[in-house]
Amino acid sequence: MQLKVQPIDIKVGKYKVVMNSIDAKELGVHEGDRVRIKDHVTLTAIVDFTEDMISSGMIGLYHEVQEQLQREWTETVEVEAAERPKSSRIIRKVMDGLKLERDEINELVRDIVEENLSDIEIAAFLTATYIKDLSEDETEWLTKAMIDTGERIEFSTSPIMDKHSIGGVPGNKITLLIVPIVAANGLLIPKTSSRAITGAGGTADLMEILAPVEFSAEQIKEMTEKVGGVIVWGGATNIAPADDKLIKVEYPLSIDPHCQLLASIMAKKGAVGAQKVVMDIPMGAGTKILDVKAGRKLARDLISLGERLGMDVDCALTYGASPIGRTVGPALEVIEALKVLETMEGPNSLIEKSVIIAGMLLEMGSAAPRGQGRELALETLKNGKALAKLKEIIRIQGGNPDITSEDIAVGQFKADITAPANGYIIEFYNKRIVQTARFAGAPNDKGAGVLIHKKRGQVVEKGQPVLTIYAEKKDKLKDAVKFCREHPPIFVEGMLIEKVADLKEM
Ligand SMILES: O=P(O)(O)OC[C@H]1O[C@H](OP(=O)(O)O)[C@H](O)[C@@H]1O
Ligand SMILES: O=c1cc[nH]c(=O)[nH]1
Repeated sequence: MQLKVQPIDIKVGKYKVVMNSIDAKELGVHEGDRVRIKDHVTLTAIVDFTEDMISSGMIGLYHEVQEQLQREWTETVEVEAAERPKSSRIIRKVMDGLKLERDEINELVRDIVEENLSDIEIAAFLTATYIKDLSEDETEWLTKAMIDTGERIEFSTSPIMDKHSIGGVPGNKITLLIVPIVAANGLLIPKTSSRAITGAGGTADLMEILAPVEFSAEQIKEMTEKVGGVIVWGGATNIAPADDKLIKVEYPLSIDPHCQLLASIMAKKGAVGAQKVVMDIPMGAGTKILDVKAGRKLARDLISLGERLGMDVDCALTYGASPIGRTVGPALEVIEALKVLETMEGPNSLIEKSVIIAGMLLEMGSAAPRGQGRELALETLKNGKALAKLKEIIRIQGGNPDITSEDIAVGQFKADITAPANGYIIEFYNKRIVQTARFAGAPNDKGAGVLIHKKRGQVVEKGQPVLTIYAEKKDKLKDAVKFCREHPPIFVEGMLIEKVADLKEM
């Protein structure tokens, strides 16, 4: 079928076209199917339908398709129905609980990177692995395929240090402290982070407030060699490019399947040439890891995958049943982290966790004798060397090194959530805190989030503020307050959980 081209200058992150439903019907394609566009270049794209945006006889080409055609199409292009990529059958195999061969995993990852799969197909793959995990071999192949489909950094010196958190605990801003502590002690740490996956602010979302986070692999190498460390967004580089494409689909589902978590983290470490790595595994109610047994199993899996990739991995099982520090959401978290660096004032949960993990890295990298890493990390915070190093990192990434915690703006709309009764806080629901911050606009609205005044175990009086919600938009603040009222994030002893009078209502 010959169709007249209508360019649509919108980036959708995939090869996509829009067809009028009359033409699509005639061609025999359904929404989400593929068509082959033939001009001086041939490419396959996923089809969306419209009744009115594109008239019959025309085809809308989104930005990526136009780029692929080098913006040099003739007035019309030849359009024909195309078969599904082989990897959609591979996904079906995963859904049926069957084992994959290495070649199949390579093909699947290649198709993810080349944008040949729709979000529905990627979601099906992720959901299938969430329900039934991939085997150890499959996870290793997935990780290696993710590394091999992107760029790699090779440093000429060693050791190359790295850390990563599996996430799942709100307010986990520790990377902003750990990277400068480690780099200030002469070690190299090229830290790539993802954006939020299940949370309200990933490390990349936080760092972006202080400096740009989008760099090429070459730039990451150069900056790390100059100042010892960086904190950048892995999704912007061509490092393990499949990772961010998978994370984008995980985010709305709020899932982080075990094998995918392993591959996502270890591919990022492998691709930057990390040799000695500490993994933070937050554990407890409301996190990704509910108990010590599951935490130890994940630690074993990370260590064993590390061995398969030639990496020395140590794991820290950390307390995650309550947020780290007292802030959740990008700007609030950056303020809290900077205050610790500037004055050493701040919550113990943040300082202690950061110096323990930084200390483990200092010992692994032989910058501190065994057993003395924590002390050296604490000293590096106290004597201002960590702050000075963070400023160097901010400067080299193109931010303003003179920025202070006072300069960072939070959302102008705010509301307090107060204690519903007198007593001790006996429950603090991580997931509801994250949801509240997300309703308020985090992580995209950097100033949105939650400031926590009272944590588990503390005494409150009825009417006393327990949380303050911040938002950049009034409507979002309303949504967050409504969510918080309907799903209280704290529980005070003696409170009624639910009244049940009629079995039919249950
Ligand atoms: O959104 P959830 O699932 O909580 O976790 C995702 C966060 O955890 C990791 O932290 P880091 O890069 O080690 O600091 C990721 O990179 C990301 O920032
Ligand atoms: O980077 C990360 C962190 C947690 N989980 C992932 O899948 N990737």
